[in-house]
Amino acid sequence: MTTIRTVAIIGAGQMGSGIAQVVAAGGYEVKLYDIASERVTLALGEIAASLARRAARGLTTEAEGQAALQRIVPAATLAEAAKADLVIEAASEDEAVKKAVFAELTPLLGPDALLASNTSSISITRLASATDRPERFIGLHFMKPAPTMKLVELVRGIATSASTFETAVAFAESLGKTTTESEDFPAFIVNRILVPMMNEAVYVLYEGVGDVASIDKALKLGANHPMGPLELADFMGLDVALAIMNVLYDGLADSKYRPCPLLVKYVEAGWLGKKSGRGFYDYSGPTPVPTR
Ligand SMILES: CC(=O)CC(=O)SCCNC(=O)CCNC(=O)[C@H](O)C(C)(C)COP(=O)(O)OP(=O)(O)OC[C@H]1O[C@@H](n2cnc3c(N)ncnc32)[C@H](O)[C@@H]1OP(=O)(O)O
Ligand SMILES: NC(=O)C1=CN([C@@H]2O[C@H](COP(=O)(O)OP(=O)(O)OC[C@H]3O[C@@H](n4cnc5c(N)ncnc54)[C@H](OP(=O)(O)O)[C@@H]3O)[C@@H](O)[C@H]2O)C=CC1
Repeated sequence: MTTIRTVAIIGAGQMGSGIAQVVAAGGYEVKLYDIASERVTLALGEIAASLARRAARGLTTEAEGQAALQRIVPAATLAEAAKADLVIEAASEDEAVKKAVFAELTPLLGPDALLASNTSSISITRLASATDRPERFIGLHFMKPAPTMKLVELVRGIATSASTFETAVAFAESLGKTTTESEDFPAFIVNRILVPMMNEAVYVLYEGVGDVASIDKALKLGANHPMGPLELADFMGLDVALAIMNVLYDGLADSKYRPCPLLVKYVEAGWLGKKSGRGFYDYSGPTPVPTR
């Protein structure tokens, strides 16, 4: 087992910022890096606001929140971020982007550093092959919102060592999370099941079976889902949902994973969901308004 004290997070988007928050709250020193440095500044603001809300809800104290925030340091370069015991990659869901990050990062790492990817769907074995340490590489898949969701899905690549896996389990548990293990197949367990369900909801909309409000109400009240599938797709990011469908479609070569053309069109329009202000809902006002 490797002793972890300092954790670097690469990518300060929706997931990178949430993971940085959870890891800092778990008592680790955190370095946060993004290709766009202003994303790190925004993330620190979001983390501070989230920690304050959690203190107000009695989930933590203000002092604990402040201490967690102090433990997160922006990294200006990848070389700065690389000085860590564990590096968690949470950059965009694009295999070429992730492999380029790992290729640049690998020569900068200490010999014992562990690497993890928060990928939603991409082969851990293939990502590990872009590094010099496939035995010290693992899928560490947090769910959104990372501070709230209980699960971390662990994915071993073909070369991941038992020691790396044990370290990852202990690390996730030290953050108060529960782990589950998935074999390295497209989209693993959670997204293999969840994202095709969301894609089907987009087909139901596309075919005119129901409108946005009816579809979400149906699943919220009819199946006790906390969010309707279209609300959840907006929350996840429609670009992320489409990327996962494409990994399933390409990786499993089965037409049942065909991304709905309406989902493709929304992403092409830049309607990426909550993060871009418009998806299946319009977020420009105080309450989200269905768009169809
Ligand atoms: C894509 C992948 O690779 C894997 C994935 O992550 S798949 C997605 C997995 N996630 C889900 O399925 C989430 C489904 N939704 C839920 O479970 C719940 O609606 C929820 C946990 C998000 C919120 O439940 P809630 O009862 O409102 O919890 P609450 O304690 O009030 O809020 C928890 C956090 O969620 C945030 N939140 C709640 N609803 C939100 C929304 N519609 N949009 C954005 N944030 C929201 C809250 O602001 C809060 O964050 P802070 O701690 O920073 O304040
Ligand atoms: N959204 C979700 O519900 C979940 C997503 N995930 C996974 O987490 C990862 C991140 O997703 P998410 O946070 O939603 O995506 P976001 O688009 O919110 O964040 C990705 C961030 O990575 C940055 N980035 C892109 N290229 C690089 C690079 N070369 N080096 C450093 N940073 C880079 C992006 O910058 P820029 O915008 O400038 O390109 C952006 O700030 C993906 O693998 C996704 O599949 C996992 C669980 C849930």
